[in-house]
Amino acid sequence: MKSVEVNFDGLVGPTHNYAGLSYGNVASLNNAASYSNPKEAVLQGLAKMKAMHDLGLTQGVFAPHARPDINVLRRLGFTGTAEQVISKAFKADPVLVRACYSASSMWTANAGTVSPSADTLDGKVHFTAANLNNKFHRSLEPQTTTRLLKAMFNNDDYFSHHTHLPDQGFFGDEGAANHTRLGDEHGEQGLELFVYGASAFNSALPKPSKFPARQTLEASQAICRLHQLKPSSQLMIQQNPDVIDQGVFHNDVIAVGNANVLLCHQQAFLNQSHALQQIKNAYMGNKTLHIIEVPTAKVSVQDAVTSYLFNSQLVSLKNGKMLLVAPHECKNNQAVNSYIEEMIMADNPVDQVQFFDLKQSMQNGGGPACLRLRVALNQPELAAVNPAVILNDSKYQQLCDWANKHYRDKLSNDDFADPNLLIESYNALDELTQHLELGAVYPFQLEG
Ligand SMILES: N=C(N)NCCC[C@H](NC(=O)CCC(=O)O)C(=O)O
Repeated sequence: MKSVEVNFDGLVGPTHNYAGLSYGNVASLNNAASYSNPKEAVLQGLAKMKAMHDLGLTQGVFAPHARPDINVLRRLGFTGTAEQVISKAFKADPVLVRACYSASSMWTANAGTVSPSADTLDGKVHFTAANLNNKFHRSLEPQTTTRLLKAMFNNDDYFSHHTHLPDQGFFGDEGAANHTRLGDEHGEQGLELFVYGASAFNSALPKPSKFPARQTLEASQAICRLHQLKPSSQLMIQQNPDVIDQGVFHNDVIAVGNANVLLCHQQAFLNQSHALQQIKNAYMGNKTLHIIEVPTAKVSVQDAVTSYLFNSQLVSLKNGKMLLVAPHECKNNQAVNSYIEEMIMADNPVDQVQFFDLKQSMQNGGGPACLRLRVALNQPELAAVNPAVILNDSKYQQLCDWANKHYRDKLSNDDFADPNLLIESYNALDELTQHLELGAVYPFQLEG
């Protein structure tokens, strides 16, 4: 049966800002003092979505979360009306307020893990929202993510939704950023590669010493159980702890897979040659598996982290070719740009590159692949997806108009004390749920 991979890109929310919240994510820390441009950010993301649609790919839209999260501020002891809560909290702790305003749900590679029906024993597509418990601002995401996923994939015959894993570091789960799938075709049974940063229970396994490992082995194992993954469809690989300490906070900052291609840095995995052999042995396709291992001598780990080469998307085009969807930063880095040119000429399926300006997201450590959640679907499953979240030319125009109407083009620290920002943000999102036909998904809609 013909299957497609749909990329559901996170629409950047109206309160996108740089608050320096993600210890271990170099860009987030480096840009903490910068002001942001939410309008530019959302339009940059939409331009990438439109380009994918224009290439003939099926492109989805994943709505942002309601920010600020007033409920968590109340839970932390701030009282009164929403305006009073913001005002008191801002006086007490501006960084806390900015965390509650974070638009981090834009990085939908962290929204959850998805297992296509070809890999699961019950033949359903399984979804588990990531608990993202390693960072406070991201730990606010899983409930709304689950509601959004249910509003997008609302059919029990095809889709199975699970509660996020326990909110605790032992089960730290960052979703598809540490998960990739290899196979000849999207519709055939594939090999799901789970890349964990550390084990919570097995102290014999190495850990990074400086920055946190956000994904645990135990979390990935739990996802396999929940998703009823066929044993031959699952493989656990440990990320190289040394590169986590150099700013590779998710595996998708050092490796990306698509169909029969795995593009990874030479230092991506622990005991790399053994890890790659395990992958080759477990690969179940008939085509040749191309492992493109980028040597440190050509692209250093630092270049990988600053350019986000491995956070490019690899997409299979209708004409059978494979495209690298890379951020502009790759073009501007001489070593990386030369490597891309060499890779495209070499004997492997990747034969094109397109660069995108995603600077607003990149400055928080989010490249092209961070912005999308991949869902492989067969035709009946695709037909069961909420059609209002699939991009077409008029939806693109509608969303650009919506963003131009509601978004500010500059946010700096003091703006977060302004109660109008809350009102503007909620109004924009309320309208968006109508454009995307999501029903009531946000706490401010559910609580009245
Ligand atoms: N690699 C993937 N898949 N996703 C990138 C996520 C970036 C995000 N940045 C932030 O949350 C920064 C927010 C701030 O500092 O304001 C994070 O660290 O979780």
